[in-house]
Amino acid sequence: MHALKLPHLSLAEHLADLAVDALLDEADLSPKPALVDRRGNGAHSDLHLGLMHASALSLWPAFKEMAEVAIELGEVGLPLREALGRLGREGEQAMLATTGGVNTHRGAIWALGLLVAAAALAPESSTASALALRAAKLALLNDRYAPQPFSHGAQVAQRYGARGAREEAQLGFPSVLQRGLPQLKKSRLQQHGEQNARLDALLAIMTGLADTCVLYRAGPEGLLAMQQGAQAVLEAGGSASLDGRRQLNELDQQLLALNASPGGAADLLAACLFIDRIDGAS
Ligand SMILES: CC(C)(COP(=O)(O)OP(=O)(O)OC[C@H]1O[C@@H](n2cnc3c(N)ncnc32)[C@H](O)[C@@H]1O)[C@@H](O)C(=O)NCCC(=O)NCCS
Ligand SMILES: Nc1ncnc2c1ncn2[C@@H]1O[C@H](COP(=O)(O)OP(=O)(O)OP(=O)(O)O)[C@@H](O)[C@H]1O
Repeated sequence: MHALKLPHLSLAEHLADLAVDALLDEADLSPKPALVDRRGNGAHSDLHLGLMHASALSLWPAFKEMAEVAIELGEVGLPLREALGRLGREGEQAMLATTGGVNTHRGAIWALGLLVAAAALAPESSTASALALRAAKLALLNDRYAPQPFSHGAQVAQRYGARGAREEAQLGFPSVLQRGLPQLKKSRLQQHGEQNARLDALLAIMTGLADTCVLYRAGPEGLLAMQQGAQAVLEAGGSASLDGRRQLNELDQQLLALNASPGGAADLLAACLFIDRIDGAS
């Protein structure tokens, strides 16, 4: 696991770097349908790229501390789960202080926090599936101190039965392991460039995800438009092909018209890039 052994950085610092890098790469990736990117704000009136960058950087200490506590406690269990919950909530406060109260990375703190801890627990065992399994075990434990806010996700769970970010983690990130990562590797092999491979990975994640951001903003109609539109881009040859680009542009327009921003899929792309870097280095 040479990528996890850098002489001048502790393991925790290195993992925090990788998590923040994944968030910066996700934000910069363009053109993403209806999401903040280098072109603009997508379906978000309160977000912009500079804010996404500042938010990502503000999370570095939280990720580092999550890795440190995982190393210190050394095993999956309630003490680690509850320590991560506390650090995750502190990370959210740092994010909100940086953005002036805007939610830029809530789902990403959750997904990447679990994965950072999973990587720190056993750096010698960091294949994608080993990481996802440890993260899932952590996500299945019940944090007794977690507040029960009436979040968008909670409202969508009540209305449509979609359990969103929590369930995705508890199942071991199936959208990443079964869709995002395989597509990332497949598109890389076609040698159409890393940015296109990442866009294709995002689209693959979107094809099957119950994204509670989309459900909250645009209901089941928006979710179907996201899933089918993403599938259409991939079937047309992906984002590197002319036909695929046309379909991608159409998907962007359609999701913008529905105000349907796939924020959950974006968070999972960041998780996918993080896992890819660690798995690729082992
Ligand atoms: C589990 C979380 C995400 C709360 O989920 P909930 O659905 O109630 O909230 P909310 O709608 O505000 O946020 C959901 C976030 O998940 C993302 N998301 C949406 N759908 C999905 C999905 N299907 N899969 C993955 N992520 C998704 C969105 O981008 C959004 O940012 C999390 O914020 C939480 O419980 N935090 C408590 C602190 C904690 O325990 N942290 C642990 C750090 S390891
Ligand atoms: N590039 C990106 N652009 C926009 N959202 C992103 C991006 N990357 C990740 N996200 C995720 O999408 C979520 C934003 O979704 P959403 O707009 O539903 O948030 P909200 O603040 O809870 O809702 P609302 O904006 O409707 O009040 C963020 O929490 C973040 O985790």
